[in-house]
Amino acid sequence: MQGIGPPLVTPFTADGAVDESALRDLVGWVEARGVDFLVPCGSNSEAELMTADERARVVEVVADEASVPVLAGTGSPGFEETRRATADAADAGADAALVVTPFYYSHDDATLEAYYRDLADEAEIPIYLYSVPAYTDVKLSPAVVDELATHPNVAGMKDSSGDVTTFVRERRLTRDADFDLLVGAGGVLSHALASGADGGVLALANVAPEAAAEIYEAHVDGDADGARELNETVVELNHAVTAGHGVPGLKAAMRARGAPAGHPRRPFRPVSDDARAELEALVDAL
Ligand SMILES: O=C(O)C(=O)C[C@H](O)C(=O)O
Repeated sequence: MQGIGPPLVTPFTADGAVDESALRDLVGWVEARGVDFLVPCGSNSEAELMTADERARVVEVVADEASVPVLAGTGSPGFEETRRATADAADAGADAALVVTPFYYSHDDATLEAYYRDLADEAEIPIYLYSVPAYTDVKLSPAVVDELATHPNVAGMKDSSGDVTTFVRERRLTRDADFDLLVGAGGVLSHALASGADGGVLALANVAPEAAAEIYEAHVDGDADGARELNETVVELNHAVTAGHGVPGLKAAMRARGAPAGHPRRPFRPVSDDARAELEALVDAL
């Protein structure tokens, strides 16, 4: 997985059902705007608010509709649920599985390494590690990443810590492995690319896929200053749709662009009128 991949939002109807028609339309909407791969059931997909059957169906619909590779989110706090979701994703046609660090209970490095090693040993599709401390309170250590990077079925990692130092340490340790290192923080995309990232899984790429793709292309073309300047133009929008207003804000911003984002699912609530006005102004400035 290289380039830009949105953790694709899951459109829900006003009464909270998965809107499969809107999901299919959304695949086309982001693909037409330059994304390189898709990540159904990522964090911004509200995967934790869906049942296992709903997640499997979402992956199936996206894999059926997509014309780019699919990296399906399959992680849960427990090994059995993750094992089953990863098998379901493989059956549904996903190209690889993005597995969030086990959370809820705390685990030491040896336990985290064994968890991923056991999963990678039996998974039918390649595994990507996923470190997102803001949601899980779990930081995957560079030492564990280093141990797992040489496993033949561990294909990469998404680092959503937003910590550039950790990112640089991970890149140094995995540079000689066949290992895709993806950044999960749109505010530092150009910096991560300059530090050796192979791409990004970005909430921002749901609402501004063109901008994220342009940053990546500027990097590929060797225009580091251009990538940095482009990144600065979307840093406030990125903040607003992540730390600022979360998934409800992301979907409101997407709707402001005419994207079939649908509604957030409970317990999320729609953004306030003031927040919507703020988001619409940021979208208008794109
Ligand atoms: O939603 C996800 O999954 C992400 O990786 C989002 C990413 O962490 C970001 O903040 O854009």
